[in-house]
Amino acid sequence: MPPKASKKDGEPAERPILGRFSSHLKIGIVGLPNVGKSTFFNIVTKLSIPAENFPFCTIEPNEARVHVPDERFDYLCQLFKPKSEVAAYLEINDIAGLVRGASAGEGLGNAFLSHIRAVDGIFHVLRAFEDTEITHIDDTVDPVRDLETITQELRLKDIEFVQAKIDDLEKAMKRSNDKQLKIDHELCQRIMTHLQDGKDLRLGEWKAAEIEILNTFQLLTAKPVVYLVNMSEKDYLRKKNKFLPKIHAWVKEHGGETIIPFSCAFEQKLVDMPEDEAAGKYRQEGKTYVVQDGDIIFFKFNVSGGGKK
Ligand SMILES: Nc1ncnc2c1ncn2[C@@H]1O[C@H](COP(=O)(O)OP(=O)(O)OP(=O)(O)O)[C@@H](O)[C@H]1O
Ligand SMILES: [Mg+2]
Repeated sequence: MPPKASKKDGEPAERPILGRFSSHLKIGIVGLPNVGKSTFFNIVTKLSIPAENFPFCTIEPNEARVHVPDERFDYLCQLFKPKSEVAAYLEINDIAGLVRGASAGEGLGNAFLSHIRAVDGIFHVLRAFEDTEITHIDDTVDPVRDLETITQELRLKDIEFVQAKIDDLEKAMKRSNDKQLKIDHELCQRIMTHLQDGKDLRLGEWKAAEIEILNTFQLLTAKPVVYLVNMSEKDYLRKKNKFLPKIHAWVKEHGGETIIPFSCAFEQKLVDMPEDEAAGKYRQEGKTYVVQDGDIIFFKFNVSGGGKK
C-alpha cells in the first residue's frame, strides 16, 4: 500500500511517492551520453568500468551495490549489540545515454527503456561543466535543454505504453462488462491527458486506489528523481555555476525535486587519494549543497560516499 498524502493544519500536502516499496531499492543513472554517468558510478561504487570521452561508451547497464552509511544505524548497533548487523544498501545501475528521438529508436534505441523500467528511482545526471575536449552530443553545454530532451523522451515512451494499454482495454471492454476494465480505462485516459499536457506522472494528483493501479504499470515518468549537477572542480569549490540558477528554476517549475551539485572531476581526485588525505581534503573543501524547495542546505560528505547533514 503506498503512503497516503497527509495534510496537517497549514502545511502543504505531501506528494505521495509512486512506485514499488521494497527493502531492495534500485536506482538508475540516467542522462545524455558523455555527461559523467559512468564516472559518477565508478566514484560511488569504487569500481572502474569504462568512462571514456565518447558518446555511448556505456551500452549494457552496469550494476553494483553500495553501502548506505547511516550514523543512526551505527548508534543502534552500538546500543543493542545485535548478533548480526545488516546495513542498508542501494543497488545502482549505470544506464546507457539517451538522446533526442531515443523513444523512437535513435541512438542506442529502445533497449534503455527496460533498464529504466526496472529501477525504483532515477539519478538524472546533468552536464554543467564546460570543456571543449569533452564532446556534447548536441554540441553545446545547455543543461536545461538536456532536461527537456530527457524528460520528453521518457514521457513519449509512457505515452506509447499507455496508448497500447488503452487499446487492449477497449478490446477487452467489447468482450466483457467487468467494472474494473472501465475504471482502468478511465484512469489510463486521465494519465494520457496528463502526459500529453507535458507533465510527468509523479507530479499528478492521484487517489490511493489510482496509485495502486499506476504502480502496476511501472511508468518511467512516475519514478522519483534526484538531479545530479556535474560541474567543474573550480565551480564546485567556489559554489558557483552559471547554469545552476536556470536548472533550479526549471526543477522548481517541474516538481521541485532535490538537486545535488557535485563534481566528477573533484570526486575522482579524492577517490584516487589515500583515505586520510581525502578525509582532510573533504573537511577543508568537500562541502556540497542541496537545493530543495528553493532552500540551499549545506552538508558534508564523508569519505565512504554517503552524505550527512
Ligand atoms: N566534471 C567533469 N569535468 C570534466 N570532465 C568530466 C567531468 N565529468 C565527467 N567528465 C569526463 O567526461 C567524459 C565522459 O564521462 P562518462 O564516460 O562518465 O560519461 P557517460 O555519461 O557515462 O557517457 P555514455 O552515456 O556515453 O556512457 C569522461 O572523459 C569523463 O572523464
Ligand atoms: Mg557511460
